[in-house]
Amino acid sequence: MSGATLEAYLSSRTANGDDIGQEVAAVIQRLATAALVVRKIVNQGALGTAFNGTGGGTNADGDLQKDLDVLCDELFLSCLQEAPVAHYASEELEKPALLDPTARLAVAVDPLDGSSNIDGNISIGTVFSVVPAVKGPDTDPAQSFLQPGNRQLAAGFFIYGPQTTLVLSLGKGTEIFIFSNRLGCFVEAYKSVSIPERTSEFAINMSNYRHWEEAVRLYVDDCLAGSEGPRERDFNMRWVASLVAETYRILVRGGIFLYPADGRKGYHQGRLRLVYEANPIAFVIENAGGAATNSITRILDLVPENLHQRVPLAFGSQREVARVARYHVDPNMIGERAPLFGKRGLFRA
Ligand SMILES: O=P(O)(O)OC[C@H]1O[C@](O)(COP(=O)(O)O)[C@@H](O)[C@@H]1O
Ligand SMILES: [Mg+2]
Ligand SMILES: [Mg+2]
Repeated sequence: MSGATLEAYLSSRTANGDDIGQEVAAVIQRLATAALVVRKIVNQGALGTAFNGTGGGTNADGDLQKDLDVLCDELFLSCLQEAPVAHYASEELEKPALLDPTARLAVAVDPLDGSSNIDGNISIGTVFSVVPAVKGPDTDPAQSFLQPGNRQLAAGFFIYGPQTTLVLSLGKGTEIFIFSNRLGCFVEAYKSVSIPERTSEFAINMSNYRHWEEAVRLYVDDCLAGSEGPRERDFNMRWVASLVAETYRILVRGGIFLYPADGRKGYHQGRLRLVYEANPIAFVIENAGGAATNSITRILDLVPENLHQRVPLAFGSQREVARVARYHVDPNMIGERAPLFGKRGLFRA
């Protein structure tokens, strides 16, 4: 690896003396410090036995927490206590924590993403979103996190996988840093990642097929029909069940990810959280030339109604995300599916 270190990259991006930029840079450095502690824990082994015991409780969403989730939450919170952060919100906390009341930033974190993969030795990660803190004498810290995602100043995620990786966007472009054992720090590996506009790879949990609405089923049916169907080309499928790993793959080789709403109890707005997952992922994806929607509307324009709100999520290569929206809004995509669809230009991407 020969790219800039994370530190050098951050100082080059704040070289114009932009104060808030320097504060954001300080936050990213603290997040990186916490991530390296998580990396150590993850690398020490036997996570299933050590962290998957009976100590886990239930988080604000009612998910069963594993101990590593809670430990990561505590770690990120304590690292951010030494950063210019006023409010800290976490998937694992019911309410945001108040840190430095004089600071201008707020940070939302999914401390451990992909937690069902912990004991499977499959990539897991931490997702983060940095926003301007909303403050006032009687303002609830939660207000900081109820801003639309288009107000994010920075967002990204760490992956604890074969490589420890940081994917980061400060707004213009998305960069990928990999932890270098030799240098003992994150080093830039991919500059300004660009997601291919067109793709033939989709990611969705197919076991939920019967619970999806028709638009999603038809979209997937058409991918599965491959070269004999309306898409006239074969598609490949991936499902890691780890949002961070899935996003990374899409950043480096394109694709589309879907976690739609479905008919199961608790899944009527999908599974993923707007504040902790969809917003930061959408920020990173858009800044790499991709798109992210709730199937129809741009994620970054949604105004969160509550901290732990879930949202259907579709993101990745632009043309494919736009196509998913057409299945939801254009009756031609659903109503006029003739047996000869393969001959019709209408359905071609
Ligand atoms: O097990 P499912 O329903 O396929 O869901 C997998 C999805 O859930 C998540 O694990 C949710 O995140 P958490 O692990 O932070 O709860 C995503 O990483 C992943 O995309
Ligand atoms: Mg998650
Ligand atoms: Mg989580």
